[in-house]
Amino acid sequence: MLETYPKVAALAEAAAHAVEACLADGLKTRGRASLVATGGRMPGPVYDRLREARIDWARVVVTLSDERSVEPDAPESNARLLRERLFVGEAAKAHFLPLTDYAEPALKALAPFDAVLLGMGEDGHVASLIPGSPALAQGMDPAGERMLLDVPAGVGSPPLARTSLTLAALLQARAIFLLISGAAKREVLARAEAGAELPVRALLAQARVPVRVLWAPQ
Ligand SMILES: O=C1O[C@H](COP(=O)(O)O)[C@@H](O)[C@H](O)[C@H]1O
Repeated sequence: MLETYPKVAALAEAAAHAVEACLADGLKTRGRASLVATGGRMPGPVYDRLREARIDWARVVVTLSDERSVEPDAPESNARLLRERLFVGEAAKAHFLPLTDYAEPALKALAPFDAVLLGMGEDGHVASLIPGSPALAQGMDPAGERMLLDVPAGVGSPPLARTSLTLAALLQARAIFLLISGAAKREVLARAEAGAELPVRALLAQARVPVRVLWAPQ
């Protein structure tokens, strides 16, 4: 299941190409497309490439796997990452659905998502489904009805309050791409594959949605 790339640049190229194909398929088949983007350090180079995709961005809706509770211009803001790296040029025509308290009905209407991009922390978290959080059990219910989860401050890096898509929401997807770099995260992934009860395991152990795991050493 693990796809190994020599460098993050090659991984980003492959991921951008694959997501573009998912969006193009959504546009062709359903007349609209949706992307769950993500934050952290990995996806920036993917967005740099994806924004060059020759698709009708005006019919694409982009939302986030999770957001930190910070001002929109704060360096920790995942929306800021999208503004700076994805919504540039033609891709600025895409519609952005921020993870506000009011996003739940719009997310339900948007699902299933054509593509979901995720990173993974060294604690095995995906989106903001973070080990040690009092909200984790609620967020990890695969049959849960809620798309959005409030995650109180105190866990994660940075340990800010967050809003996350739930596991049930993430699994309402046609394709999931998990982007990982470095030896430490590869080790975490191996532990999850071997049965460790980490949030990322819920993606690896299910068969409902195809998951591609893309890894590069750095
Ligand atoms: O806090 C977060 O972390 C994960 C992983 O980020 P990374 O910097 O360790 O690659 C990210 O996917 C998530 O969106 C973000 O809010």
